[in-house]
Amino acid sequence: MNAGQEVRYRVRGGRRLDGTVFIQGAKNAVLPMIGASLMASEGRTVLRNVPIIEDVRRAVELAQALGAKAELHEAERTLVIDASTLSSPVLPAEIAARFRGSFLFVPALLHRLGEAVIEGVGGCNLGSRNLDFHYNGFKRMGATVTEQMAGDDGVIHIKAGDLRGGTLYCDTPSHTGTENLIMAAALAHGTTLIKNAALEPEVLDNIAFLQAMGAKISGGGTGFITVEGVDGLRAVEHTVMPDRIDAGVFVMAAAITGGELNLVGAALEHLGVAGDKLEQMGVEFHQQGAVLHVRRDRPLRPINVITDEYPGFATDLQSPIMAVSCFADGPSYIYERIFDGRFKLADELRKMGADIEVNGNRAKVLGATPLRGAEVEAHDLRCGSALVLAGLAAEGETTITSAYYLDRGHAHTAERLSQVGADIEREVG
Ligand SMILES: CC(=O)N[C@H]1[C@@H](OP(=O)(O)OP(=O)(O)OC[C@H]2O[C@@H](n3ccc(=O)[nH]c3=O)[C@H](O)[C@@H]2O)O[C@H](CO)[C@@H](O)[C@@H]1O
Ligand SMILES: C=C(OP(=O)(O)O)C(=O)O
Repeated sequence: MNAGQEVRYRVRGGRRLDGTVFIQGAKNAVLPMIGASLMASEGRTVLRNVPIIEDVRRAVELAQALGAKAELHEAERTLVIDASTLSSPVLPAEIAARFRGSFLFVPALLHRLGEAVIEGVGGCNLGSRNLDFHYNGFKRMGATVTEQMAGDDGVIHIKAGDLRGGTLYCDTPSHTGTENLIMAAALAHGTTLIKNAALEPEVLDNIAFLQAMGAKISGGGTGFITVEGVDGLRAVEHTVMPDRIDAGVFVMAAAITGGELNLVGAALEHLGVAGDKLEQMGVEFHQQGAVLHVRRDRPLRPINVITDEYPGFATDLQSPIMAVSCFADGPSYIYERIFDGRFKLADELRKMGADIEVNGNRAKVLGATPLRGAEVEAHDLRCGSALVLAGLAAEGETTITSAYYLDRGHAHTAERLSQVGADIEREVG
């Protein structure tokens, strides 16, 4: 998918979804694993259950730009990486600025090449998204961080020297911040303690991957992580955990259409508070081993949502639940605590007839309003998935533009939804 190509989804609403959906591997688990695999100076890493999403394609391009050999076998959902040839410390803007996960390549560059040059970091534009916890942590481990201007853009140089362990912290439990500090500590001299570490399941999956590589990490899931530095890490094989946000969106697809779905690979416990809130709205869950059965056949009740770090209500499911709330019988209240720029969705839903009041980081959604199809724009990835959900339940045709964002994080969206009865297609160009 080339930069500049327009991606659109067309959805004709009103169909009840019924059937089986395969939940993809987790975007936010595979991206740090690709970064971690670059720390192995010999051998070939094999990652399985890799989601075939645009962020993974960008990560593969970025690994190749750094000199690694990376082959994505899309049909097999398998990625093979040989990082023995890693040679460039430069994260070039034209690739790195297209996804947030690019910053997860920094620890490998510091350990393998002694420096990282960051021309750009991307990801969804969700308001302020600082990286100070990462930079401060690298500095406390002995790195120097400097910024130079190149035209209008700043280029960040991080020089590692010999990284050494120490006591680090995140002011808030940052997801990628925790992953980057763990990776920086894994090959540093001595022991590192990371306080206020993130608890997300993807962070734990990444710890399991690093442990298999030979890293000495304890305390995952407690908020206090200890890492004893080792001399080297080996290339291993690992199966990426299922994507809880992808699962949450398909739960909501069943909820918004009054449907019934079997979600293969989804785990209710990974949804945290989002699962409880959806139950309160009227969704029924039955975890049947590794398949989550979900159904909604009663009117949707309104809901209060406060986003929080795991196991709180995931900010990445906040936009999707705003779309579902439009169909609930009464006012729903949403308080977004993690990102300050996630309510552009409200303007798009209003184009479809939604009644939403926004006040700073709080929104009131007055349901139930019948939505009608319109041309709407995906301002970010989760705005895109929310608009697909709205389109599934709206009357008439919804066209979602700028849908590259949706493809950043969800694989085969149109195919998977069509297989369970949705009327949806993807167009490029
Ligand atoms: C690739 C990846 O895994 N992306 C996920 C990750 O993003 P990401 O890791 O970028 O999100 P963080 O957990 O770091 O951000 C949480 C909050 O901390 C703030 N902050 C973070 C780092 C920092 O150095 N300084 C700082 O102030 C951010 O501005 C934000 O308000 O977690 C988010 C929150 O669950 C998810 O929405 C993203 O899908
Ligand atoms: C914000 C998101 O991702 P990223 O951090 O990769 O931009 C997201 O997945 O919604």
